Amino acid sequence: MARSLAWEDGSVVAVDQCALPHDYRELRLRTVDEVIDAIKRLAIRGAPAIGVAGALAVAISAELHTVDGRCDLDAVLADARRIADARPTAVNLSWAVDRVLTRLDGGAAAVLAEALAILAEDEDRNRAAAANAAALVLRLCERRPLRLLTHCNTGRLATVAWGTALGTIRALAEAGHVEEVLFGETRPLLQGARLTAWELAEAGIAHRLCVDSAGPAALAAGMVDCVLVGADRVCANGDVANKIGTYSLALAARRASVPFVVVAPVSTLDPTLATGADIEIEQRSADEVTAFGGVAVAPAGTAVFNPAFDVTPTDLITAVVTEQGVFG
Ligand SMILES: CSC[C@@H](O)[C@@H](O)C(=O)COP(=O)(O)O
Repeated sequence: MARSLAWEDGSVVAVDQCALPHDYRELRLRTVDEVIDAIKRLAIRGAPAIGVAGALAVAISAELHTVDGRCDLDAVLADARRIADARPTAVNLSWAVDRVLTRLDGGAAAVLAEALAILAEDEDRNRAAAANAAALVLRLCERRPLRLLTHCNTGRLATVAWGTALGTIRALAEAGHVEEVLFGETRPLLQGARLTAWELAEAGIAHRLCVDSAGPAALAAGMVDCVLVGADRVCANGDVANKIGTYSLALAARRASVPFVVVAPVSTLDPTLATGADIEIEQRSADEVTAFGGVAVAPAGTAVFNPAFDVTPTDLITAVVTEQGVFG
């Protein structure tokens, strides 16, 4: 299927997620700073996608800092730190950077080979996780066809191809099991309205957009058979960081006795953090909330709380599903 990220002629080629849904265009990023900028402004976003882009950026750095066959390791390590820090919550970014750094002794070519391996693995891992999750959903839910609720964008745009939670929805839809997908707009940056709506239309899957606060209401009204979301980090105890708004859906799903399933590749698991309390939650700028499409929607100077993610405690999660199986 179409790929959202690629490596061509020494450049990271990525679908520009800031331009959708109005414009489908690709970015060509040739420098470390261009990749960092694309990750920070969410032109490349979604945990697996920023991991792949970060790994390729380290390869760009290793090539740049190699002169007469000798690689300046300190310079590459400094770039790698800046890349890993571009967004702190999704562990896939630091995981991918650390993975390619293990090949630094082999020189720039070895670093690039490792980054390309991460790129190449992504679709198969997503498809395997999605197949595991789809089988679980069919076991958990009796009603056919299914009415599914998702949040943010976890599809091909958030990965290299296929997607995680949205990949599960693709798998279920291909098998003829999906009646409708409901999804929240995902304020403030509208990954649901802009990206998930675009992907579901592209895939020909029936869908309806709602404001974020309508998701819990839909669950309470019996409109949803299963909630499927992705993850940015899964802690050792099973707590999950994901896009802000995930926690309220999990609470509402529990109240309505609806399964709440998290789908993510193994690279999203972080056994080094005991619980969600240890996760660094990215705080983003106030103007994402005080303005909408460049038009102010709050009085100038209004103080803002704008966390990009929240933490859903493990006891609200029916299962975390990866390419290696079902946990929970
Ligand atoms: C397969 S993507 C999983 C998560 O990264 C996704 O649910 C999410 O929270 C994305 O947040 P974003 O801030 O858009 O990068």
